[in-house]
Amino acid sequence: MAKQQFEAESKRLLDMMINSIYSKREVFVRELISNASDAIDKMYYRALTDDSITFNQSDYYIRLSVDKEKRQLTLTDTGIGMTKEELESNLGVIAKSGSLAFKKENELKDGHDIIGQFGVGFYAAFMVADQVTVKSKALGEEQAFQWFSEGAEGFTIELVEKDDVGTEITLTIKQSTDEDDDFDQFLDENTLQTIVKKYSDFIRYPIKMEVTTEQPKEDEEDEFETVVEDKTINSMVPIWKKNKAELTDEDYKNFYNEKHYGFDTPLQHVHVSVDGNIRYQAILYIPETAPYNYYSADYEKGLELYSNGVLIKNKAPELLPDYFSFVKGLVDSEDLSLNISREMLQHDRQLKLIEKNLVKKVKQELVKLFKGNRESYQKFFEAFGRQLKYGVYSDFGQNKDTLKDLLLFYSSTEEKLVSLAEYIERMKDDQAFIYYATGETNARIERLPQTEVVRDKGYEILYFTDDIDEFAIKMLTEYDGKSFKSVSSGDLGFEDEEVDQATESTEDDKAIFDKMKEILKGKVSDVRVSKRLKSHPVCLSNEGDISIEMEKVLSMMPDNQGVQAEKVLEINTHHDIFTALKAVFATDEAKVETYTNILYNQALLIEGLPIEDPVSYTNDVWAVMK
Ligand SMILES: Nc1ncnc2c1ncn2[C@@H]1O[C@H](COP(=O)(O)OP(=O)(O)OP(=O)(O)O)[C@@H](O)[C@H]1O
Repeated sequence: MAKQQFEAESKRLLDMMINSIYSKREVFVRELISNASDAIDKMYYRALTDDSITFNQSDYYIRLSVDKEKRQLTLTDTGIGMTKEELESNLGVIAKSGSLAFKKENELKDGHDIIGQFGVGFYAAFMVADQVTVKSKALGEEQAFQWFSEGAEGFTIELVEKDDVGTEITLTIKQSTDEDDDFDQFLDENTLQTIVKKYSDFIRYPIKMEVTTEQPKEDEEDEFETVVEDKTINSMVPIWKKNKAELTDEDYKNFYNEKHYGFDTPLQHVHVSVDGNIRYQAILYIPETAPYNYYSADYEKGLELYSNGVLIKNKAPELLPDYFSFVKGLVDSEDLSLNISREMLQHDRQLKLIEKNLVKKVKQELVKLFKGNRESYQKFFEAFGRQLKYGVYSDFGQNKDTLKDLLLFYSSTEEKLVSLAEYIERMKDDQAFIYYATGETNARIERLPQTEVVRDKGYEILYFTDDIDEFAIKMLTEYDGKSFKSVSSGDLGFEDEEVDQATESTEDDKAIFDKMKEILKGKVSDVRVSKRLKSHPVCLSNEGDISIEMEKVLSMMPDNQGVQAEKVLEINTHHDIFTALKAVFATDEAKVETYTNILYNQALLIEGLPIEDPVSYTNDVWAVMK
């Protein structure tokens, strides 16, 4: 029989599995049971929605059986099965989701990383077995097929006899080499029971196993007999239907991993049980790290949706607004119809109600996390804060009130992320605005000349380093009655007599500014004396609604419409450079143009804006150096 090759990616992963030194090899049981349970879910759903299929609750189960002599562990399920083509494509190709492709070549060396990050499903079997046989008969098919593989060399598929629909996976367990490589444990009933209890207790179908025990003989004291019992080894009650008081953090964490919601440790979970107009239970998780594709169009938000314990949708996006798209988990409602179609789902009033309530719950959890464990909240915010800021900005700001208390920004005085409420609390008595500065990094903002005078007043400045920050704040307009003000805005919003006197322009100064304005026509709307500069000779400020930072962001958009900020070139009249400028203005008017262009270009550079003509700029600099 011809051997078929695995796809290249799959082969590499398989190699890793075979040679795995992953300490938690036992998770292969969880992976196979989870696949079996998914397959039964599909079958169950079909039986409930298709009258031609009769079903019995007792028809659905997963069975583990052990043959110690042959070193075989077999996992049987009564799920929907796989056709020949499905065996070939589902088990011959891995990482359809692209998760593996995402991992760079060099990151693939360590199997632990892959298992830890993505889980590897079916392939985990190769961590403990050197032969894997999958016999399967798909629903509606006459024939059954067998997939067989001894590892990375490839696999074969052939026709076999199998009466019932479903799948049977047989693992020939590796020989134990030493104590550290104890594979025999996976043929031990007690160990298997412990593993199932640990990872798969909440699977809703019975996981059966014949369990051998020594029991006292009836009527005969001190004598024992071997009894083989067919036992269901999981409790079968889905975790969300259990009483919260009975569950530990560990249970919720295991469930998160079992469900593959993520391979991190969730920062927070919430278990909701509502008995109102619409009854439902939900378990929601706030992850610690963003999935690799979170900020891309590939990411699909949504919660699992169950109708009274039956999975009807893997990802129901209508249960989560975009700004909370990082939330993982499930909703189960006995009031939802099983036959709910996609279109209906979108318009379902019941789902809207659930969504509204979940938003409230998630917000409460986040506030609780912020107040109770700032470090964790900060981790959360570093991963998902950008999404919250998008949330403030999008939909014409209609969700800003829900989100404004969840925002954090880096503070110049506290040197850490702070909330807006904290900023307000610290505001000086004479301070009317919430000041912010924009730039690429905190370090660059720190050095911006425009921040000098605000800093000198002792006012705290929030640093905006995300593209979305200023857009979000413009949408928010105010917090607790205080408006936001950029340190680069034309009017800084405070009077300072000393500064005013010191920066009064003389008639001579005005003549220089007029000349400079003429030279920079079309580039700046004004040239004027600066009230904010201390140690720097020049800077740009802006007037109007579009800031310089916003201009930068907008210019990178695909549909860039050339929107420009109204820029003002500010001159520090106490600086030596201005004295030099005055001198050439009096003696060598031609040089004024060179000086002006240099100063303008330097102001652009400080802002992180491109210079229009770098060659003529460098020529200008060389000219004055000569
Ligand atoms: N017992 C089974 N019955 C029916 N189909 C199965 C069974 N086991 C695996 N499959 C099919 O093989 C596919 C691949 O399984 P695998 O465990 O590798 O990945 P997955 O379950 O899709 O992803 P993940 O395990 O990362 O959630 C499954 O999606 C499913 O279609």
